Amino acid sequence: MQSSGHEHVIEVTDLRRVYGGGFEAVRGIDFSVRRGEVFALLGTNGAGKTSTVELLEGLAAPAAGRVRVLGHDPYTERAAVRPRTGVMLQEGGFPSELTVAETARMWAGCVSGARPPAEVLALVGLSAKTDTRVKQLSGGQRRRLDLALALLGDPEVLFLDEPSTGLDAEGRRDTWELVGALRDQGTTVLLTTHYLEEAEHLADRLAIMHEGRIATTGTPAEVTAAQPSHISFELPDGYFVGDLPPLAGLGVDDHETDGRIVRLRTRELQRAATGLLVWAGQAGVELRRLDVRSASLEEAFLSIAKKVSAQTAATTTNTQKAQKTRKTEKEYTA
Ligand SMILES: Nc1ncnc2c1ncn2[C@@H]1O[C@H](COP(=O)(O)OP(=O)(O)OP(=O)(O)O)[C@@H](O)[C@H]1O
Repeated sequence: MQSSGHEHVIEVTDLRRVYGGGFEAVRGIDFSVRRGEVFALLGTNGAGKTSTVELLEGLAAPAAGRVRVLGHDPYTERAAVRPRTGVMLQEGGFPSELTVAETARMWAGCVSGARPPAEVLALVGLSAKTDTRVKQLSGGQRRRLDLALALLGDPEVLFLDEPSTGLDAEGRRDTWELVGALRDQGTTVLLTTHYLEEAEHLADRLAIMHEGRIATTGTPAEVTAAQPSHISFELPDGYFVGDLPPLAGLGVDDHETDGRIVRLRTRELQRAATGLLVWAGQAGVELRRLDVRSASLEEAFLSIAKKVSAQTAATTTNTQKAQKTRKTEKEYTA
């Protein structure tokens, strides 16, 4: 492993996880995370994010493939990895009768070189709740406590499984700020999330998982680059779509109308928007309800989910056809 800023703190190669009943939840994935990066694992429900993160945390052994965290196997070399990592699980599961301060103190007792509990509680905005019993915390406050405990050991690598699920908008913003500050201090963060804007906001790089595989990976900009941008507006009174400048000439891929509303999809947003605005200016008309939107991660996500569902549907239809053919052959030969 290199010791430069490009050192790979997490390395995953052809990783597979198979559960007891033989179900393969992780089906051969590869990715790496550099020191100081925030890497987001996104995916549909049941895509295999938690199953993957648990392998990185050393909570289970892979069925096949290789995981290295800080150069070690997190499962067989747990003692070397665990003190340098912080883990925020989806379900903290703390004794509900203890107060926040007692929970943090108890946890600090299990962490070598722990930071003062009051310090991490302040970081996550729980200073006012130190004497509150865990069972009296709201869902969002519990997530904050989970995060505080993950920070007690001042980890080099932080695993956050859906860190802002259950948080209100302010709590989510606070968590983003905290994760951003940790990244600035050099902490490597791997997080799973269902909030695409969270990944867009926080992640240096990300991977979108679907059915145990990585469907796409890259920086948020790279992942969205392949997606079209959108422009919509209301046609000026007395004008029709045919009165607009030739759309293909503006780099518009396709368009649809909904009453007077026109929606355009383009991979050349600036050219299309400029062409339309110049036309409107010259015609002396206003493009009411004008909305110009660049491609978002949400679109990339939805298009992957849609593509894979279409493939699944096609496979199912082919299988059904094959079964029907086999049945017909059987009937014929019988
Ligand atoms: N202990 C288990 N035994 C058998 N199958 C499991 C087990 N845990 C998870 N699975 C299955 O593995 C697949 C991946 O689950 P996982 O929890 O990793 O997905 P996820 O991407 O984290 O989903 P979500 O976003 O819904 O939390 C799912 O189909 C799930 O039903």
